[in-house]
Amino acid sequence: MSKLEVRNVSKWFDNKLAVDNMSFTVDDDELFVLLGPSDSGKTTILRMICGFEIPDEGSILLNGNDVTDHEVAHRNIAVVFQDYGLNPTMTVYDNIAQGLRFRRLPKEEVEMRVIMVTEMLGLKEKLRRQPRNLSGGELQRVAIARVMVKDADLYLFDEPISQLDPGTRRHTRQEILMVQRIKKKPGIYITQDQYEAFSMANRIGVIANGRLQQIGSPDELVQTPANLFVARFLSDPPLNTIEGYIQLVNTRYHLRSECLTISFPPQWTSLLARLGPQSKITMGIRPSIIVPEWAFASLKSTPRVMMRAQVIHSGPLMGRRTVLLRVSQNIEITAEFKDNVAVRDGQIITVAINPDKIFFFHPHTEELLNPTHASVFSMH
Ligand SMILES: Nc1ncnc2c1ncn2[C@@H]1O[C@H](COP(=O)(O)OP(=O)(O)OP(=O)(O)O)[C@@H](O)[C@H]1O
Repeated sequence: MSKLEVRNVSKWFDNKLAVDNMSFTVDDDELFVLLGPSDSGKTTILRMICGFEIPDEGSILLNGNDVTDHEVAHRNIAVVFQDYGLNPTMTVYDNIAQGLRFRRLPKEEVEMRVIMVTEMLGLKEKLRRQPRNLSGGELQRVAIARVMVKDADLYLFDEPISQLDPGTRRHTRQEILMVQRIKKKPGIYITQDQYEAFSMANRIGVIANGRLQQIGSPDELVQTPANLFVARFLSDPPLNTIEGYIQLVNTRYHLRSECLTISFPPQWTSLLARLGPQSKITMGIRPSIIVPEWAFASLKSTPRVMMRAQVIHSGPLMGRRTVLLRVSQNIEITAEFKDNVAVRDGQIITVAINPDKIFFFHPHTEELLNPTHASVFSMH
């Protein structure tokens, strides 16, 4: 059994807090994806797990042993780096075998392992070549083979396929998953690409500004993002954000914005009362929850708020249609209609949104305010 535990780890570079009190665990057989934009601290946390950097605070445990201060060579960890990390003067075979020879494994075992892993990764014909005679995809597979040939306690992948073309990426992703399944050890995979994260992980940790914003399954992150950053980062086309102000009319709370008004059911009352009337709330509206008038039948009896909108521009997107809509003098939003019904620029349409699917964010912390029960508007 192998397990990685990262406990309250922080790291400063000069005055910059690159990793801020980060904690997570990765179990045997699990590929945990760290997903975040550039400069968010992903590589720094990985370098601390490997031993290339020492945390200023917190600890790192591998199989229950505290390895926080251990040298790189004393942690049995295998890493695939973004820049391949191959020796240009060695053949593919020697690059892959190097780590095993370093561990003084018998020659026959080295050969057997190299053959096995290169067969799996489709590299058997390239063993005598040097790295300069390989394509980007092949180089990346050699880097993966070099790591997979080892029996490590933990496997780390630092944006391993970011430099490959989309077709090769898909293929290489499958190979990494296949070998990870065979190894049955914990793995961490770093990426900036949410589609890559979603296609590989059971659990994803979203990271920004050195902080873990949320850990969850792809579904949890999409359905219940912890805050505005996560909702924005995972929305494609981009999340629409509209600001509104809380109003109390008789005993009922409403959120009024320039283009729509939401009347909240009683489940929201205590929360909105705490924030107070006139507090600003940001609404997050994913383009896919905006339904055009010709598809209202699909809403059946779900609750809805309606808006009049003018089509500014529309374009097809793989069987769907993205449409830029003006919904008030100052507000434009993007909708993604599931069907491909043609709309004209300038056309006036009515659209509906199920308020249960709107995200409401705290005015200061930007955390999600929605009650845990996803459908309070429908219950009302
Ligand atoms: N050795 C270092 N010295 C000074 N600052 C550093 C060092 N390593 C990282 N940083 C800073 O720490 C922050 C986090 O960097 P890190 O490389 O961990 O981000 P990242 O999320 O991996 O980014 P990318 O996806 O672009 O590789 C950045 O602002 C970076 O400039």
